[in-house]
Amino acid sequence: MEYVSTRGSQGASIDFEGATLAGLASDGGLYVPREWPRLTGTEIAAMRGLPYPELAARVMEPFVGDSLAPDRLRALCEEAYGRFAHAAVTPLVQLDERHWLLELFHGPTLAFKDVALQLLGLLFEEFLGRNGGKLTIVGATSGDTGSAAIDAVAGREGVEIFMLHPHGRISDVQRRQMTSVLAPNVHNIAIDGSFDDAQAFVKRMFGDPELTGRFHIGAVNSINWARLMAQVVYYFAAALQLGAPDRRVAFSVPTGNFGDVFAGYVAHRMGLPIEQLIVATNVNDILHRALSQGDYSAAAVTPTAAPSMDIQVSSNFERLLYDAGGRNAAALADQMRQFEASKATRLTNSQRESIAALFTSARAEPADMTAAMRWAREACGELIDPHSAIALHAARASDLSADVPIVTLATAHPAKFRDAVERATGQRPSLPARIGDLFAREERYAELPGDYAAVRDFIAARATPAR
Ligand SMILES: Cc1ncc(COP(=O)(O)O)c(C=O)c1O
Ligand SMILES: N[C@@H](CCOP(=O)(O)O)C(=O)O
Repeated sequence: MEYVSTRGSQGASIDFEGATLAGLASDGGLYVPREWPRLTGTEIAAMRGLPYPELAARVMEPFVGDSLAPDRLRALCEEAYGRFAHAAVTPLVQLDERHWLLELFHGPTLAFKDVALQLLGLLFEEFLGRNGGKLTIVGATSGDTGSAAIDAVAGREGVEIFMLHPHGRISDVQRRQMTSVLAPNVHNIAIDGSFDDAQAFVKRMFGDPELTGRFHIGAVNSINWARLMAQVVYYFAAALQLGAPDRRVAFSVPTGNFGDVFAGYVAHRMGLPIEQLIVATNVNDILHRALSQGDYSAAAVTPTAAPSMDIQVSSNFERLLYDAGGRNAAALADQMRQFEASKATRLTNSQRESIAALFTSARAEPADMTAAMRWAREACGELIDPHSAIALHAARASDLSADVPIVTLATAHPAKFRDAVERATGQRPSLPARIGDLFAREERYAELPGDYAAVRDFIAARATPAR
């Protein structure tokens, strides 16, 4: 499989191993497969009932291509998903006649990020083992990617990680899950700013010769294609259980950086019969405005009880705009330059039409989120986290025909957001045993101003040169 950059006017391509280790393309674009692999209905039907690691290997094989032998990919999937606390890895729970919850939080750090990052940690080790050298990972987190990435690479040979989070804007559990990992290859940085600021710094580092000249910079955010690839699998897992490919299924996805829902789009492009993808946002609703009105313009970020979705500049939307615009890299590069300069652009009519064929969107107010948490608790006996509640609200507000099952992606364990869950439901979720002592652990992190040079210099002074 060949990968091209969304902004790559020369059409140069690299393979899966290259895309995984590069993270972001040098022209600032994101890597996408040159074409979407297609599965037939018979091939999809043959995946019914497979154990999750086997399903994962089958779905990902076309994307991995020659970079890994099929048996090796299977072995890595076994290892990655063997660390999950549920035998089904991503179990599907029925809420009522038409609503289902896809629980994506049974991994080591209790959020959906583990599904991809447990595998990505192993892929880094595999590929670096072939080539030697050191990978310096730079990442930005609004709370969940950070701990999942740190768990996946802490103590691993050949990799070090610098993770930026917005100071004071993530939950205490989220922060401690990162800052209490004291392995020498882990560096946490709290910056004075928003997640968007942190993500902009990270993207800038990939084009900064002060760093790229000395270090091999890598990515764990969903700008890295391998992250999305691994997330495609659970759309297949859920839809197959509900009758795919003979029955169409809809998904409601709590959305921030557009990675999770883009993985659903990839599943659809591969041939999984998805009726609709519902993009659910909180009041930081740039994606809702873009999808409903064509207005992709960033406003100031409002802190909410769903902090992981307090995002305005949504990395993976670029991948969708690229595909929806007919894969015209030069036009997309202009559109993204305009957005980067003015924080605003409009979708073209053809982008809007193409996107509307599969996607819809909804914005949840704080009261909607609370009501959804209460309904899940009182009507279905399920405690859900604020992010999942936003998507459940959108699912329940959907006007889809009643015979289409709607799967809400439950992206985080309620214990990560205990205060918000308790405020909404009166019940305080307890920390799972594996992090039961979290509040007794020592924390370590640096505090830096929201200044690119300060962050870059901090990293340059501590990172290990590529060779
Ligand atoms: C718990 C949770 N839900 C939803 C999201 C949004 O997912 P995405 O950024 O892939 O749109 C995030 C952050 O990414 C998250 O941490
Ligand atoms: N919500 C995320 C933000 C980063 O998203 P990513 O999927 O691009 O890594 C977080 O929890 O950090």
